[in-house]
Amino acid sequence: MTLPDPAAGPAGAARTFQVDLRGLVGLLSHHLYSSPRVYLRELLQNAVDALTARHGLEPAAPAGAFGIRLYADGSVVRVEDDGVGLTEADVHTFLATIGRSGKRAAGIPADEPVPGWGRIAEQRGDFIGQFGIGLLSCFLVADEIHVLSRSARTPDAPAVEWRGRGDGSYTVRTLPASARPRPGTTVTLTPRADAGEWTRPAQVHALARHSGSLLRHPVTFDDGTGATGGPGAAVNPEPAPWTRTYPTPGARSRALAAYGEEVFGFVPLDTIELGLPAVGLKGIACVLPEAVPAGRRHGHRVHVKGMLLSEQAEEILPEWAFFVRCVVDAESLRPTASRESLYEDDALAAVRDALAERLRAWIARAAASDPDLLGRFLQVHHLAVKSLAVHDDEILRMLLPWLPSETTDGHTTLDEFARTHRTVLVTSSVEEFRQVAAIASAAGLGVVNGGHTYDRELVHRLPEIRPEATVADLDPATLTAHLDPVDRETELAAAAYLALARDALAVFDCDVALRTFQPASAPALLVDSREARHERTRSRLAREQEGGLWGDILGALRQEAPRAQLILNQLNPLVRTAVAIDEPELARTSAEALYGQAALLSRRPLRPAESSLINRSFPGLLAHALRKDS
Ligand SMILES: Nc1ncnc2c1ncn2[C@@H]1O[C@H](COP(=O)(O)OP(=O)(O)OP(=O)(O)O)[C@@H](O)[C@H]1O
Repeated sequence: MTLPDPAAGPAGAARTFQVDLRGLVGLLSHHLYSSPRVYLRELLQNAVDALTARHGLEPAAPAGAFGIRLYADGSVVRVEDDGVGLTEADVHTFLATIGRSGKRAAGIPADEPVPGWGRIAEQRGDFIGQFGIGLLSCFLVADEIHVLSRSARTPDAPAVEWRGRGDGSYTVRTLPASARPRPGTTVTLTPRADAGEWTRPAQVHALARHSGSLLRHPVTFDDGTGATGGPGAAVNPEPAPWTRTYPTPGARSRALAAYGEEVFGFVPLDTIELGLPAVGLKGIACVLPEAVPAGRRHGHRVHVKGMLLSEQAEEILPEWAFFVRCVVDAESLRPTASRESLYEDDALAAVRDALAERLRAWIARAAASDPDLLGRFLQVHHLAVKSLAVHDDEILRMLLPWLPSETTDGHTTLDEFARTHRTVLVTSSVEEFRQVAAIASAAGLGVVNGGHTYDRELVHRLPEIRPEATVADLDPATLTAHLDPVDRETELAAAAYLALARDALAVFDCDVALRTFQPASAPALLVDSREARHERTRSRLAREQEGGLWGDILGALRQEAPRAQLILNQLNPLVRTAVAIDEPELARTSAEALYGQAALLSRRPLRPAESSLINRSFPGLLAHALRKDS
């Protein structure tokens, strides 16, 4: 933390920026880090990097030879490592210069050795830190950072003590080697009173477990009383579950599922093992046991070199993978400065693609050899899978035989449906499907309800997979155009009734026609669409507001609104009786009741005028029937 000398130089001379360290720490705490708790993660991460560098220096040292020891007794927090350590020169260069990192030293060419940290070109990918600001996070909980270090690179160098303060001042002094007999670094914080929440022993232990449970170096915690398992209790007693060996594949998958449950709090529907040797990534994807809204992205847990980097990393999987949550540990993914998400670069894009590939392979394997698992999966996640299949040929090809849809043959798979219906018709809304389903199926036509999310798009992709299938959109107007007209005589006989009915239904902009169609049990079909209804409402408002501002605007928007159509079925006995009624009032009421029933059948929300029509017409018919009987 070098504070430049503010002494005035000669006029026009170049000066150096001054840094207000308090302002900088405030900036970090409010805008970079999500909470003061990150200080422990930063200290742990520095210790991990120092151990990595030490192993680089002494490659023959056994894996667990160097470790990290945490101590917190309520009055101090200490993090001690057997890492590469620092010389006095390192302290000035790296500890005391904000933005300077021993792992990415400014001004040092990439292939030059950085003191104590090896050749950057060879090792940069080995370290988690790179920005040279992480240590500042300690000022979120303490006013002073005390560092005692001894370099492993220069064993005969003295121990060095550095004290950095939040006001930007620091001191450095060398101490005899006996002050720190072994190489490594000890960072000690004396927490401020207002930081007790983050520095009490139980919290330090919990924070260390949270971010360090998968670290590959031995990490211990001591609270000075033995309450947390005595001095030297391991923070990471078990290696990551995917690195362990198990007696049987069953035992392995049970252990992975148990870990998934421990981490995410749900029993996974299945656990998918992930492994990408190119970036040293291993982990699991847990399939959610319950459906989630399409498009909702989940945070995944990403560790880098064992260190928990983020619990909310969305970027690691593509958007369509919202049916899983992952926990992975990678060697060389780059964290952002806040350390809470991943740096979006080519490597991350490649990881995302490769992980997506693993998920696809899992689906393919389930489709090929575990129909029971696939059935359970689709029952919960068919929507997610459909969203995936719309853009992904391979998934579409693989899962087409399994994807359920609502059709005129009931709930069936598209594949099955395409086998029985050479031409597959699809509606664009649920409402339209309800209007046409009965008539279309009575006429032997196969219709898929395309109103559910993704279904219409999927049906249209069907011929790519089943070239023998043809797909066409079906709207009610097309269907009614193909209904059989009645003969002239019948039409004439019904003319008076139809005129009355048109008059009664004029308020709904509804025309009335007589046709013959199957099933004979259906008295009437109400052909209408939401767009047409909106258009009619707009026209009506424009008429009402004529001359005013809104009237002009609505008038300008006006289009030719298709009218609704009530098509009465001449084959239906009730309709046959109705058209012969010679009592005008009763004929009117019967037409209203037929309209009301057809509107109810379409299951769309009724407009207030329609509800009052139903409330009027049905009791009217009832009263008439009772009068007749008495
Ligand atoms: N425990 C440690 N052992 C050895 N050197 C350390 C240790 N802690 C910090 N340093 C040195 O101090 C430098 C600054 O540390 P700091 O945590 O501020 O940044 P960084 O880890 O380099 O990058 P980042 O901001 O991404 O964390 C490090 O690059 C390293 O050279």
